[in-house]
Amino acid sequence: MAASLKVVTFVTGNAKKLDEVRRIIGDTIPFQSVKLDLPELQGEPEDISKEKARLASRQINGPVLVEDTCLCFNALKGLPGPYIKWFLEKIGHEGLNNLLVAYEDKSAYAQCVFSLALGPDSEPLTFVGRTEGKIVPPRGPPTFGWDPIFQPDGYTQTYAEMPKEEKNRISHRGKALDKVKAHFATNINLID
Ligand SMILES: O=P(O)(O)OP(=O)(O)OP(=O)(O)OC[C@H]1O[C@@H](n2cnc3c(O)ncnc32)[C@H](O)[C@@H]1O
Ligand SMILES: [Mg+2]
Repeated sequence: MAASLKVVTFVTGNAKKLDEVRRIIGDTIPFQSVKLDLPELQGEPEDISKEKARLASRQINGPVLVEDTCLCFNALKGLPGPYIKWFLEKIGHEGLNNLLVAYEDKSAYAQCVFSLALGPDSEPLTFVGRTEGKIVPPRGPPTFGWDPIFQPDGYTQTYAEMPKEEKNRISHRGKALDKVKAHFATNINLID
């Protein structure tokens, strides 16, 4: 049975994320945002994202969308993964490159897991988007997280060097949101 909702609240403490989500969603989903600092949880990416949605939905007391982002180095078996925020804060772009000096394999993937919780008591649904690439010395404006050190496969530019529209078209976030949009188009009744 299709669920009905008026508006979904995207909950994040990260203004850059919000900006990308807003641009990618456009007017396809009735959307508002709330800035909340949700806890940094541990575990598997999908479980972290679902738990974030449960916590956010309890606070908002309504339908929420959240996402958790990972940057996974293949040589390090997927680490830093969901812990990238702390790694980035503590050791920066150079330190992240240095983690891979002992390895020939610089490949990595960026992953976003969105979770949609229709209410505090409903089981969140997840939508995963992944973009493969490699870790490189920083290039481009350091405006958003690890964008300067991630070069997607098939491109000579890092995420930071690309026009925003191009990043959003091929990014982990763009791919996950394509799935969210498809879910809304087929499973959600929008009410006024
Ligand atoms: O409130 P939330 O939504 O959790 O926002 P956050 O900033 O804490 O975000 P995460 O927990 O998902 O941690 C992901 C880290 O990766 C960074 N990040 C997320 N998406 C990114 C992207 O597309 N490009 C570069 N850095 C990104 C972000 O700034 C964080 O440092
Ligand atoms: Mg976070």
